[in-house]
Amino acid sequence: MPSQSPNLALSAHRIHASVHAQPILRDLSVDFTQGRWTSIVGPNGAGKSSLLKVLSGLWPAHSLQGQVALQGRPLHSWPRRQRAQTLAWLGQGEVVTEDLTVLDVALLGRLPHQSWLAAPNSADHAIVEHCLRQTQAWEWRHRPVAELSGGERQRVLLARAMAVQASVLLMDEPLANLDPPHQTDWMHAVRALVAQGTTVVSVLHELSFALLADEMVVMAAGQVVHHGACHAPETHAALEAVFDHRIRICQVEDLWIALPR
Ligand SMILES: Nc1ncnc2c1ncn2[C@@H]1O[C@H](COP(=O)(O)OP(=O)(O)OP(=O)(O)O)[C@@H](O)[C@H]1O
Repeated sequence: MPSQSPNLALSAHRIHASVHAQPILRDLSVDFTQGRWTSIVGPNGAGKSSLLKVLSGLWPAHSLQGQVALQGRPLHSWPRRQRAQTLAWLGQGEVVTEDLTVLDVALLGRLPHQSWLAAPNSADHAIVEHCLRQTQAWEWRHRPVAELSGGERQRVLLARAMAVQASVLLMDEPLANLDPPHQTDWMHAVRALVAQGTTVVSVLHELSFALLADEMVVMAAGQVVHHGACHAPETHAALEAVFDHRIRICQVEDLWIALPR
């Protein structure tokens, strides 16, 4: 692996990932700088979720080539618990044990910080309360997650991911099922985390939210076709091209938004 800049939170180098010998990611390299929010975008099947799985160490090792490094250290060499404290993950359509309450689920985010079989302490409870309040899920803390709507459940899972207080947070379609006010709340929560130095990487289909990030990774056919600043004209051109020019990127006041063409 080439020498790395000290402020790289996460990097993937020459990744080849496959399923049943079918290539999914092809010679892909990408770096994520500490304390930045990067959105990953691209058409359906481009390999965005696969890349996130590779970055989080969830891709099966037998069908993966290349190296992933977390804070400059190979991901596979991290002790499991330390890695779980440093790198948090919110997957797409995560399955939750239905009889757990909202509070139980959010407290799972504190597991990497607890000793074996120890109950959560008052600090764990305070962190979880803060995160559930941030996603406006605290009021339902005693309800079983089975009772919640898709968007409500997503807000609990977001709180769980934030409760890890990891320095790197990977999220796959975190806005799925969220209504516009809660999408906006999510964006403010991400901005607050990034202001504290957290590195956030999110796969997003909501392009106008993706354009609010610091950087954008544009993917197509298992490769990164562009990585640049969200405000850069080159990034907008890459984004329009990858969606066959069926969208256009426009400026409204100081924001960039994607409109259908
Ligand atoms: N377990 C699997 N078995 C077979 N094919 C898979 C598997 N996982 C991913 N793929 C294929 O790999 C490609 C990339 O999938 P991936 O889910 O990473 O894409 P994506 O960019 O996240 O797509 P979407 O926007 O639709 O969520 C797709 O063609 C998909 O069909």
